[in-house]
Amino acid sequence: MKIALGCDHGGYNLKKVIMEHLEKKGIDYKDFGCYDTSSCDYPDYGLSVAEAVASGEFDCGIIVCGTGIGISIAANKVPGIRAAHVTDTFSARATKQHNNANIIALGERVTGPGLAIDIVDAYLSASFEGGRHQNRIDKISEIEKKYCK
Ligand SMILES: O=C(CO)[C@H](O)[C@H](O)[C@H](O)COP(=O)(O)O
Repeated sequence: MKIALGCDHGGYNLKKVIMEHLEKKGIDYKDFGCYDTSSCDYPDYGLSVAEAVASGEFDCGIIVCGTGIGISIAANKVPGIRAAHVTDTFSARATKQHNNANIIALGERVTGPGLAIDIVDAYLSASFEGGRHQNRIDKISEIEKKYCK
């Protein structure tokens, strides 16, 4: 499994915690920045990770900003991306099982490091269930095709 990681300055410290966790678990990742806590713009990093995941080179992405909201909005503008902003383990698991989310977004100013790690583990260990959920994802793709030309 190969994961694309990204953040803005508001998510930099939580991204570091997540990277350390992935290293301990032996999970491969690439960090698309930012690389310090200097003020920067979350759309730049949401875009880099979303494009990396949409290209098929990465299995999924994890993005972090202050709330997780801005960076997920940006990532979701890239066709083929289903970025889920998550603050609890139930949703982290369900968004893989039901939405086949290919990115999760976390907020460093909202979610503490312990819960964030549990959220990452819940997401990474879950599997897409297909069936009726695939039909719904297909409908999301149809919306994308209608408006992203
Ligand atoms: O985009 C956000 C909110 O959805 C992120 O939390 C950003 O990290 C935040 O807006 C950055 O705010 P700052 O005052 O520039 O640190």
